[in-house]
Amino acid sequence: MGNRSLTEADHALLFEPSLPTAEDPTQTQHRLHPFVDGNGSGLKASPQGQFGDKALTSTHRFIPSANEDSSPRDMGLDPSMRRRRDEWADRGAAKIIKEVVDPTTGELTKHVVKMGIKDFKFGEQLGDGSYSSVVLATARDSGKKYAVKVLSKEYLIRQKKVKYVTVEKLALQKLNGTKGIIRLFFTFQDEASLYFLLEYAPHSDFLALIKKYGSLNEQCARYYASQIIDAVDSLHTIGIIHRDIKPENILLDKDMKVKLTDFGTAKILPEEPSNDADGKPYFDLNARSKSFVGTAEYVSPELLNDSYTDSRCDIWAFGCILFQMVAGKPPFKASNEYLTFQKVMKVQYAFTAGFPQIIKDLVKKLLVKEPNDRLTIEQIKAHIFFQSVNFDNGSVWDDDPPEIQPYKISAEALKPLPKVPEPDATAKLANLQLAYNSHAETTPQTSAATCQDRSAISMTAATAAFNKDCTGQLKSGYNSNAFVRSSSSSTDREKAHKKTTNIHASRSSPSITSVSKGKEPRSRSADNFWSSYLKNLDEHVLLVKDIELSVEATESSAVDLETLAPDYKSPCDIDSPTESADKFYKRILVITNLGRGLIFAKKSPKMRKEREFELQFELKLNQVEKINLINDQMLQIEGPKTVFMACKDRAVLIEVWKLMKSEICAKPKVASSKLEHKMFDKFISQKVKKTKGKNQVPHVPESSRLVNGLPGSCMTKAPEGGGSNLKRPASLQTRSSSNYSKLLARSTEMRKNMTRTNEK
Ligand SMILES: Nc1ncnc2c1ncn2[C@@H]1O[C@H](COP(=O)(O)OP(=O)(O)OP(=O)(O)O)[C@@H](O)[C@H]1O
Repeated sequence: MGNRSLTEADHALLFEPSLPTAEDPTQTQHRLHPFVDGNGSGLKASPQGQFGDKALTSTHRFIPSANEDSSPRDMGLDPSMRRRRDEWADRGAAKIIKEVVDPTTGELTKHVVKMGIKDFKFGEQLGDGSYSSVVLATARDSGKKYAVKVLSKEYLIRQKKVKYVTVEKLALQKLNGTKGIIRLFFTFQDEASLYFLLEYAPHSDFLALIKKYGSLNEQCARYYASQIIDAVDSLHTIGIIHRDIKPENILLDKDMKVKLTDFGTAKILPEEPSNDADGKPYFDLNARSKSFVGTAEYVSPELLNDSYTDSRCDIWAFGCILFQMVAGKPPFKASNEYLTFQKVMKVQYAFTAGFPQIIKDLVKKLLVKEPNDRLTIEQIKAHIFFQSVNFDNGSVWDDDPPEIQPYKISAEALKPLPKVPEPDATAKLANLQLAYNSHAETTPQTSAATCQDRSAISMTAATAAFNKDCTGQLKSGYNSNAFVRSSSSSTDREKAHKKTTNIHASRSSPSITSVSKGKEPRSRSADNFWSSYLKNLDEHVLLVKDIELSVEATESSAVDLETLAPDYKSPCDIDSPTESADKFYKRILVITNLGRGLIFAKKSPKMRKEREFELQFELKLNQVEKINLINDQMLQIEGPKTVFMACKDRAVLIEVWKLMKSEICAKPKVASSKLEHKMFDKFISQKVKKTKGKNQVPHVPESSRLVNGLPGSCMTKAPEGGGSNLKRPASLQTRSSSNYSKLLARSTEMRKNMTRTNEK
């Protein structure tokens, strides 16, 4: 253990045993009081933070063994060592003032008692940190359970971490008794180690909770987020910045309530002269600190960009955790710390599909690069997400936790936030809605074109609505005038009508390709047609296809999703399925001329509980009754049952929306988009013929992406002669093309059935 190398001077650098600063609620008969407060100042901490610093192994520390008892230990010790141990038992013990009430007289008497390692039975290891181990300890006298953080003196000195221990102790002493902060009862030491006797949090930490459930629903997120932010508020009020808030450092106590821990890298602010009349302590929470501390995924951009932090780093971390509660993963995560830092510096993160609007709005206002623009704690507490929470009457801490449930997408969660738009726009929206409703009421049996027109109006409105963010600001790059125009003038309505009728016409005739740019390709071969089609159209849905990919048992769904839908981000990062994908998913493929495939899956009874929310989609075009554009990532499709369809790309979503709308409008006729389907199938079958024997299956070519101005698209030219350099998706590469032909035949059969149903 190397503890012999410690000199008296070393011991002196480390803190003296001390007593707590607040009452132990678990002690009914006697209370523990502060006695001595040692301070280990004098050593400088390493300027480097604790990134990747998990180097301390248990060999560096003395971890008391389970049920350690003094007698067996004595047996192997030589007399000098035994003497030294006994010396330390006395010297290193905490001095506790015990208040004992005499049961007969009722008189309160105080006794000073010493408590140290011999007073506890040590049990299982609860956790391991960068410079400590935490073990369960049971008080021999009362049987009460504690968590004891054990730190090796030698390691602390060698690694220049003494300052962290001192800070942790000071911070916990200052915070003792504060709601939401783990309690430090007292500290003691022996020759080799320092011990923090902490309140035991039996329900592990918040990371474990999120992992267990995959995510948390809004109610749980609200409950825990309100406790976390309230605890952070308390810290800041006391002049302490945590600087390493992360799910692992949020413990859950016996009542499943939040307890912040690990104050080793905290900043204790000096008290500034107060200007307040009531003389309340004042702390400059915006005072900059240069220490590089924290954890990669939760570190704030100002520390990486400008090498400073202040109290607003805790707000940033809170934003990351709030995101994680719903998404199940932190917003900034990459394969290594360097890449994670890159993402943080650029504030590059994406909401998972179906992320509830209300939390999204809050997260957006927290994960803001410029700390001055981040919400303050006061503003966070006033955010609409916490509307039902009373931060003033203690209910945040008194209320029992809700039943823990993972987040599930719901129409309610996806509704745009109530906003206060300019009065003008509100009136216009109301007018538009009115026009739409009355139109719907007076024309129950509408022609396809009229219906399409109606769709166009509604879609324009919806588009305009989601072009606005929750604060009523228009998102840059999108023009809301379309909305204003369509609702304000009849001439414009006519224009809109014409435009959509054109689109509709385009779907029902081979001149479909001329719609977007007015060019009309006259290619004879399907390939040429395809090529021109791709060249001349903006992103367009070509096929919505029900596919059943017999994924090999070993293949993970992540591979599938990535290969088949390279641009589609899975709503919840299906990166570690425990069972093979085909057990869970049935797929619907939406192919666009950008080569995107969107895979949606149906919940299967075998699906693990925590994954349920990801997948709730089954689409049969001919069954679709109604389709609503909920926001820029989500469609609500009503048919035999209501399903949601998520897609990150607005343009694709709108195209799917249009396609479905046209299907609905075309009922009971044969859907106009059948032509496209046929063309697509013809194209595919030709490719299958060509590639037969080469084990190649055609796929909508990546190289054919040519959309103009669509976000995230690339500007590569379509290959001459269509998809001559088509690549087979990796996930299909192990399957023969005859399998693919079977799929094709299935899909054709399916379409025939669909047509038959439509014709009935
Ligand atoms: N009071 C407690 N009750 C139960 N478990 C605890 C308690 N304190 C700590 N733990 C467990 O021990 C782990 C390590 O504790 P802690 O984070 O305080 O150590 P550390 O050395 O400061 O770690 P870090 O590497 O985060 O700095 C925690 O993640 C938790 O699982």
